[in-house]
Amino acid sequence: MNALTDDMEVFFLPSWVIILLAVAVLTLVYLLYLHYAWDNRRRFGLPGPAPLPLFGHIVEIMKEGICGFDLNAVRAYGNVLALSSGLMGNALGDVMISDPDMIKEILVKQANVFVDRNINGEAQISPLEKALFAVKGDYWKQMRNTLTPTFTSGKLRHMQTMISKCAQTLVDNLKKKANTGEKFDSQIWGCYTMDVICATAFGVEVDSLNNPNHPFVVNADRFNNINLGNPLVLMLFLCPRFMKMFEPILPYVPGVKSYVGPIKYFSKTTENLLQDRRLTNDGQYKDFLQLMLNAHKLSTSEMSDDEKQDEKLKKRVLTTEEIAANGMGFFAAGFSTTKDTLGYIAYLLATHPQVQERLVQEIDDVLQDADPTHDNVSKLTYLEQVINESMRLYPVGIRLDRLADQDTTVNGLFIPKGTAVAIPTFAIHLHPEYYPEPEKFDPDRFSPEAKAKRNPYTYLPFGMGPRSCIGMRLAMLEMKMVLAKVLQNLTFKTCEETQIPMVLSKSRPMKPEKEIWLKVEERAL
Ligand code: HEM
Repeated sequence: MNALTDDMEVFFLPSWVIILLAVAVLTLVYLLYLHYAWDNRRRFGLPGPAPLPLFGHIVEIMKEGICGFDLNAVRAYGNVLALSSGLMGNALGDVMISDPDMIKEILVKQANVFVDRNINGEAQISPLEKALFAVKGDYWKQMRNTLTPTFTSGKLRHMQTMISKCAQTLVDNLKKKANTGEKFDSQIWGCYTMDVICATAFGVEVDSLNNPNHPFVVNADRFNNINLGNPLVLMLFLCPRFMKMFEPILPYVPGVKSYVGPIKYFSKTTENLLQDRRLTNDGQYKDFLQLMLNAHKLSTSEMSDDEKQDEKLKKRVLTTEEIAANGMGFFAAGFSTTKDTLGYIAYLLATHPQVQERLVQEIDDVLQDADPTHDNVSKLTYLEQVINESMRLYPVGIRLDRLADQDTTVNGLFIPKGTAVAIPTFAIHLHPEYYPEPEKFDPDRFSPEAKAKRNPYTYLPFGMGPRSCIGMRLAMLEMKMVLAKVLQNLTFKTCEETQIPMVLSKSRPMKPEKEIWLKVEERAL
């Protein structure tokens, strides 16, 4: 009997060890179950890259960058595939769709089902949570209705003088560089874009080229240089819920404070400007802030009693917080997008002198030394082709995304409510089926004849449908006016520091690995 007991003790461990082992086994089983449950390949019956337990595709993304990851995924698994984000819920999207007919269905035909972006509305840093980009459902529809009239051709025509002045400052500066042979990097486009956005959105003249230490310039630069190679920043970027949770301490966290600080700075500045306008409004301003403020005023003092009863009008009111959010939102959505696109266009022109020559010829023929304006730049068709082809190769909005607000079926694929759909713009733009020799810069891909032969849903730099970029016309006007003005005077050239071919960064989405350096030469007139 004793011998038997001794033998059993060899096999039986102390009870605390047994409990620990049981907990470990149960945890493992639970994690395996989660891994199984979270694997969207099984859920949707679609092919896709194998996710890591808990971490989904995060390691591949850190290695290849989001652009590289999307490109490889589409090449390996085709036009409709499943993604799994593990612990991060659906941050990377549940399904990724690059089939043009399905994209049309999602962005346009079923736009009412796919209204929202895949951002958790209440989980973003204040006040951006109330900006058009982030808001959801009916709230978004009403806000978009209110803001759409601020971007009409008529309103933009009012802004052309401000834009022209900013373009002239840039040209004067570039002329000096041409005379001294000084090289410049793409930050110069940031100065122009900054001046335009400050003037058109806030009515503030910054002249960032000559005032590089202006707080607007310093904060914009910080905001524009988010380092997604920093795992903390990447986590906050992919899981905005954590941002909300830790918002009070974020300004003190190294690496993250450079992202949060500028948001706070711009929202405070917008609020202060609004305050001043309310006190001294004499109708002199024609900027977005004023246009939003007018919509705001309409709801209160200028409304008749009947109007005050109208639910629709009441809902169109923008609160001070919403105006501040959208002032900051226009800045966030319109600054680095336009700046980076201009940087890529200048690089492509410098590295393709025959395209630049043809463009200069068009500008000379059509404008005949006239100053670029809202109306005459619309006649520069080759310029539009050059911009379009540049945005095909370097779409700064690398992906579009939508959430399904209800169960639906898209071209035979059942998409349950809550599914996050990712549309990989960058990978679509480099798809050889739509764009043969996709890496080649060829603006003739956007001639009217070539465009007519292509499915329009293979080109998405500004998105598509009711939730597409509200600032598209402003961005195009801003880019056309400055490029026409620069090329009336100067020619872009490469220099020793120009990286050819350009390599894209893996840690900063759609940014060059090395800064783009160029020089300019004055045209012999
Ligand atoms: C070259 C410059 C620009 C590019 C490439 C660009 C690209 C985009 C893209 C891809 C989207 C998402 C569209 C979608 O989901 O279907 C977007 C949305 C948006 N953009 Fe732009 N954008 C640019 C300039 C601007 C400017 C100058 C402004 C404002 C002043 C602006 C304001 C916005 C806003 C507010 C949204 C959100 C619209 C909504 O949710 O209703 N963008 N942009």
